[in-house]
Amino acid sequence: MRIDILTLFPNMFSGVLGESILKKAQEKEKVSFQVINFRDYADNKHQNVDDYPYGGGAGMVLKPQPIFDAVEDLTKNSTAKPRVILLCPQGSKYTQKKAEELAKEEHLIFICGHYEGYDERIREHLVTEEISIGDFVLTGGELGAMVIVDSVVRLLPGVLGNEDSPILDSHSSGLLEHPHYTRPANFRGLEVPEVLLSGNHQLIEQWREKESFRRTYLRRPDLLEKYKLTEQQQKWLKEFETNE
Ligand SMILES: C[S@@+](CC[C@H](N)C(=O)[O-])C[C@H]1O[C@@H](n2cnc3c(N)ncnc32)[C@H](O)[C@@H]1O
Repeated sequence: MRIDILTLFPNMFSGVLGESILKKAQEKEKVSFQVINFRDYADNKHQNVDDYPYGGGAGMVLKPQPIFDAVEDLTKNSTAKPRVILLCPQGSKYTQKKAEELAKEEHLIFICGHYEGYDERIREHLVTEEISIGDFVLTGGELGAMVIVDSVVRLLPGVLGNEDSPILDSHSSGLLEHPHYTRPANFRGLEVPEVLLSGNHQLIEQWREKESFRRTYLRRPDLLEKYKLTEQQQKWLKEFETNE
């Protein structure tokens, strides 16, 4: 996968892209990153990328020219039609489903905004979609792009080791993941559930499925509204409604 990030603050990315899974994914040639300062594309003498809003009002607005030119330049030599994503608190809310969808693409371009926002023509005529990472406002789109890039790249085949499979992660199946325990079996008198020490893989699997369902019921009942319950889960639901 090829990922291009357009930003006014490229240095923000060096830590995130140079560590952990994102670093390993590049070493394994599963992904390549380019972080580009779109100020370099500004066609005016002072390399201004923003200007006052027409009609007056607070804040500066990102001009269309540098961003259009940067995206067109990156698209020119692309083997696949890139998906151009605008980071924006007004966009559709980011989810694991969207991460899975983006992980199938060959080329992603992220545009990180700053200041008051973008000239509307960027939204209307340049981008494929606008994504928000939540109902709050950040100073710029960089942290949002990092969140999306991290969650997408870890889904690319061969990026995570087998022991770290993303399939069981929270939100992948529609439920939250079950609780985990590790050694020691007794920590300050706090014991690990006995079934996990039993060596009986079938019982352990059943316990995990039930605890994953219980956790979702208790913490995120909204997720169950869209979830198609199995017969077993319907029984658990009745049990939880009576006991929890
Ligand atoms: C200060 S914000 C601008 C907010 C804008 N005035 C508004 O009310 O919609 C500057 C930039 O930060 C980024 N940003 C802020 N909040 C975000 C969010 N929740 N998700 C994704 N990007 C965000 C966007 O790139 C945005 O253009």
